[in-house]
Amino acid sequence: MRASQDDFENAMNQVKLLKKDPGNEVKLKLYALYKQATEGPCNMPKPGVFDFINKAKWDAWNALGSLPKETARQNYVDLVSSLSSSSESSSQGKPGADREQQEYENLVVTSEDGITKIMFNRPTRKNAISTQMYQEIMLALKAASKDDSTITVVTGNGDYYSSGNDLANFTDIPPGGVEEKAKQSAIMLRDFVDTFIDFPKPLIAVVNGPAVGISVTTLGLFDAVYASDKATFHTPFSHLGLSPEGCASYTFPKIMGPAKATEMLIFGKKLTAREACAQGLVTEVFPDSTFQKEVWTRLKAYSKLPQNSMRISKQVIRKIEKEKLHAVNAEECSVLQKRWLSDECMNATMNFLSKRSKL
Ligand SMILES: CCCCC/C=C/CC(=O)SCCNC(=O)CCNC(=O)[C@H](O)C(C)(C)COP(=O)(O)OP(=O)(O)OC[C@H]1O[C@@H](n2cnc3c(N)ncnc32)[C@H](O)[C@@H]1OP(=O)(O)O
Repeated sequence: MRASQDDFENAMNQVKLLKKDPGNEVKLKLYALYKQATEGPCNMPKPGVFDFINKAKWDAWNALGSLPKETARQNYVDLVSSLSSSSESSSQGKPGADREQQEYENLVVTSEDGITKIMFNRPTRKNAISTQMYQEIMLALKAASKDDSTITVVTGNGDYYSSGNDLANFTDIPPGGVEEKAKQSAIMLRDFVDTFIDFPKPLIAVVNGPAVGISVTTLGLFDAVYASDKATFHTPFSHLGLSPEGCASYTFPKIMGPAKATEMLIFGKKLTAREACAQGLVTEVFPDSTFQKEVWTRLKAYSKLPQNSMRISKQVIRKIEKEKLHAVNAEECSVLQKRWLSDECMNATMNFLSKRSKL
């Protein structure tokens, strides 16, 4: 539902009642959205370089380009509402403690030091991604894209980063039958991958252990990937009667060259962390014993870099690819919709679920 004029005015009043100063970055964002919602695209002459405050305001407003007034109004209302709820929860929480933002069944999401951390939390299932977990990851990423953190990190709880799609997802057949299930799954998968393609701030994967299937393919859509030397990278699509998703049919050949991508995506070769790093899928590998300490020290330093600059740099780096990635995603999902109905895929899934096979 779109925000009404009343919602907008209520939000303006709520800003005055915030218990915690939201900081200059957020204040500038609020200012820009307010101006865009009330006056449209930036119409002020550009202030001189030494007029720091007005220049910062002008930059923030001008960065919104031709964003429609209604969208700016909605974004303003959403931003104020996220600030109001976070200022309430932080005033109740312990100072300095990790602030949990929202209850999820399969994730732990916290924000601290300018970093929102989204942790897969189904360790007894090796963080396999259930249908509900796909939805939760999309919600968490959308919330992180609007919160005041500078970077977003995805990681796993336990020994696995994630064992990929929960193969039991395909056992929950709706009244429309398996064709309907395949159709619904393709729609959900497309939305899921689109959320990664469109994610606006630096998105970092902290790969704490083995990664399988969709948890590997989506890494090609992250901005940096740090891995423990215990991590492995496995896309056994042919073994499962499947085909690539997560835009890997495009990103992997681009990252590692078509010959190496073939070994992973068609022959299901499992890579060690060092091999994945040599092939450009992983940014850097750390010994498992010091992994968490080294990675988080580094991420905390990165999170202090100027927020707008990082966002804009990401936009510049990714802009040219976005349309292509959305098209690749649509094509991969449409191919998979048919693959899920194939004997090859159904047999492989049944073999796993009846405990006759493992990777
Ligand atoms: C729905 C729309 C979107 C679709 C998008 C498509 C994506 C494609 C993919 O992601 S393909 C990859 C799919 N993943 C797999 O094939 C992995 C299957 N799992 C395994 O082979 C093994 O479990 C293992 C190698 C990951 C780990 O083996 P290990 O022996 O160390 O541990 P267990 O097998 O005992 O695992 C503990 C319990 O967790 C269950 N489990 C693990 N992974 C999955 C999974 N992906 N799906 C469902 N269940 C999983 C496992 O069965 C154990 O359960 P149990 O304790 O009840 O036996």
